[in-house]
Amino acid sequence: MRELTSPAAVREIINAHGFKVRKALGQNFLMDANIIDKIVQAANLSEQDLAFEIGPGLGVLTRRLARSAGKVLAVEIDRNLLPILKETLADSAGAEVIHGDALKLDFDRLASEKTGGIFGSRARAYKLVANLPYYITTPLLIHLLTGGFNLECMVVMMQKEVADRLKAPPGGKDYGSLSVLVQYFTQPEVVARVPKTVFYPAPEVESTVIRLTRRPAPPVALDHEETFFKVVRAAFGQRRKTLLNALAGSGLADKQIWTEVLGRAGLDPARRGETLSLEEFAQLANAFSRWY
Ligand SMILES: C[S@@+](CC[C@H](N)C(=O)[O-])C[C@H]1O[C@@H](n2cnc3c(N)ncnc32)[C@H](O)[C@@H]1O
Repeated sequence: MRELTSPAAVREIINAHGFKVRKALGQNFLMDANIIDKIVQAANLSEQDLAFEIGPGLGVLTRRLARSAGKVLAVEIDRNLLPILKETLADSAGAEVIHGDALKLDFDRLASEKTGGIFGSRARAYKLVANLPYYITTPLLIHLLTGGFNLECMVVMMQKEVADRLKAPPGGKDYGSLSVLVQYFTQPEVVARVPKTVFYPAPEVESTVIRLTRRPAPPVALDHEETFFKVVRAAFGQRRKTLLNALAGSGLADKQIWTEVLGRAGLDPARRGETLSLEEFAQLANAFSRWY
């Protein structure tokens, strides 16, 4: 099989199958062998690893993953890509395509089913490597992080602006509830910046490859994880307001209660939500769950 790392090879396979690229499914196919190598190297794969891929597309990354991991499970939503993948992955033993929606997938269950229970919940952890469909990046990250899946790391390409939010420190415009969620569960690191020109068709935005390594233990002690995320969302709900007014406007509790809770947490009610560190959000959430 010819590698799919040139515009000519990509066009040839698309035309041979009469395939129509669907923008609405975030279909921008990667053509750069160096970027693909960087993505795969960042995942540090071995024969012992199971790797999930979301959106194999034409199979360019899948083929490379199958050479490094023991098994690759590639989840693709577009039925029209299945005949192409059958052809491009014909010589990639260990790669299996699953037709489905990654947003609805129970990754632990599938990992266990496909490996006879070697991987999955309370078994071995697996990895996820993908050039993501950008239109689902945020809901997908929320699904992957809060789903309790036994994922040890993710190496994912996404829109640059979203990657900037994932690793943003407190205080800036990029810091939001997604930053807190990601930094609570993982340690994010930038692997590569990727220009528009290495995709077919070229997307409208620049991209970043980011590695999210799951933390061995939570970075802050929480009484109740769900309350923490509710409080974080409430604090960022109305960014131009003070912390007190944003919390009071969230519907979780009234202003009097939040005044008391902020006092107990030792936080100035006039601050803005986006200035709070992970530790301060933990203090706030713990004070709230103890008082209310
Ligand atoms: C940015 S392309 C990446 C394709 C390929 N991995 C590459 O790097 O060239 C995103 C892929 O995700 C697929 N996709 C979109 N939504 C999906 C979903 N909800 N679940 C699984 N795959 C999806 C698209 O059909 C497309 O193949």
